[in-house]
Amino acid sequence: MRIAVIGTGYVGLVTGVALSEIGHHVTCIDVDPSKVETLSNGIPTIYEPGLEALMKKNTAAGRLAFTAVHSEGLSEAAVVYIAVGTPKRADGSANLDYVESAAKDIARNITQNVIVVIKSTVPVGTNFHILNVINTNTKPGIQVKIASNPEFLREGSAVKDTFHGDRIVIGAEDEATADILAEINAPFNMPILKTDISSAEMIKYASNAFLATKISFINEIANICESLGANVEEVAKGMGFDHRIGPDFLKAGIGYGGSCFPKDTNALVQLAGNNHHDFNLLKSVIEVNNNQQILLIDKILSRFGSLAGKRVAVLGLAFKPHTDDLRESPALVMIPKLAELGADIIAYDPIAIGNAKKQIKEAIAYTEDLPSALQNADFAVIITDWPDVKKINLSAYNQLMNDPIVFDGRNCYSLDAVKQETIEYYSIGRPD
Ligand SMILES: NC(=O)C1=CN([C@@H]2O[C@H](COP(=O)(O)OP(=O)(O)OC[C@H]3O[C@@H](n4cnc5c(N)ncnc54)[C@H](O)[C@@H]3O)[C@@H](O)[C@H]2O)C=CC1
Ligand SMILES: O=C(O)[C@H]1O[C@H](OP(=O)(O)OP(=O)(O)OC[C@H]2O[C@@H](n3ccc(=O)[nH]c3=O)[C@H](O)[C@@H]2O)[C@H](O)[C@@H](O)[C@@H]1O
Repeated sequence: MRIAVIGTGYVGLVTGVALSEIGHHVTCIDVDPSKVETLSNGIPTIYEPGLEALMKKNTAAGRLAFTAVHSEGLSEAAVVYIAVGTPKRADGSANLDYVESAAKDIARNITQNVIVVIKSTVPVGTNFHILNVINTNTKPGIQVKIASNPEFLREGSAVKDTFHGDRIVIGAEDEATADILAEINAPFNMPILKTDISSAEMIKYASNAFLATKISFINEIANICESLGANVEEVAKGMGFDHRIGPDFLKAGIGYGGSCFPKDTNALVQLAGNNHHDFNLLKSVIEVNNNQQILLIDKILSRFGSLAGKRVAVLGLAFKPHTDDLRESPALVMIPKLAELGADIIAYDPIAIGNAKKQIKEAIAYTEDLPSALQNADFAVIITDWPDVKKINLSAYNQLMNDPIVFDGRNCYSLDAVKQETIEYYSIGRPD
């Protein structure tokens, strides 16, 4: 099948590469010519384990190409995926400007019948709206079908998730369209759920909202555990044995970040509100998360009183390990607060520093070397559970820092391991 993918971000690029790997001929289109040039040279514009090798392999095999010219990328496509961003507007709702502009790009440039597949996360009703945008802007006689195919990959394991996900959801208006999409996706060998378009759109928001709820729930339990002297990890383990609850997404910490949970929970609250439903449960999930992201500041302040002149090692900037993405990372909340309180900050991250420098306004120092970050620090704050932070020999805190005081926002170490060292250690939902 000849496929075009509009947008080469985390979702579009991984989708394009994966579709080419299972044998389709894919052209990825992006409005950013510099991205297209980098991709055409075989260099991924995002960090995702396993992506570069697949990109190179399929480009060399002639199944994968990149262009900034919509007419070129769309010229022979039977199916066009839209995978552009749907960021949060000031009122919390999803900004559909990019999706609409991609729809107009399709409408103006196609000369053949196509199926347009919306992979971007969009509110219920958007697929029909976008079909209307395309139909009103395209040439007469061209038949366009629309389908919703929400994406469930996680950053940092996007390639693995695409080939080994739990399900593929296809929302279509007619069986023929659903069948074509099922056939395209058949080599992924995953359960395929065919449904109506509105339900497919809602499955995406409901899934992200539910996962965010699990995280805020366990974070609330963690905070109660702290007051009562219980250990949230033991509690989560005990809960997870119950298969109705399951062990996943019960890791307490500094709160969820990323480009999707914060934006999609807000968009669902907004969508519900627009339809006269006050989604109180989800509003609380968001509030718990906002508080959780700054929880460590209270702990730090009650330990030190003042941070003026204190040197702090911030360990991790990305919103989770194995990604260079800082969108809604707790680091973006913590660093301005620490700076405002007068701390002298050195931040460590193995791959996200390039993106961090674009988003962090405060004058702080950066390093990709973990020991250099710890050198002469008065305290350390763990924001991202990078493998090298988790695997560090705990004696390094003692050897390198002025004072081995660690505020761990990701519960990286077992309390038994910490007890073997002379470290002052504060974590989330566990006895200090
Ligand atoms: N990032 C993630 O892990 C996941 C994201 N999603 C959803 O997928 C969508 C895309 O997210 P990301 O890939 O993170 O976005 P992104 O912001 O990383 O990438 C979007 C890309 O689209 C390009 N673009 C915008 N308008 C265009 C147009 N008219 N023509 C061609 N290119 C255009 C931009 O230049 C950019 O490269 C969002 O709706 C998001 O909620 C869903 C699941 C996972
Ligand atoms: O729609 C999306 O964009 C994606 O959002 C999440 O994926 P992602 O944000 O990449 O990463 P997750 O692994 O879900 O982590 C999100 C945040 O939750 C935090 N988290 C996760 C799990 C947990 O138990 N505790 C916890 O605090 C992580 O540290 C991270 O900050 C979902 O897991 C994907 O299924 C979805 O496709």
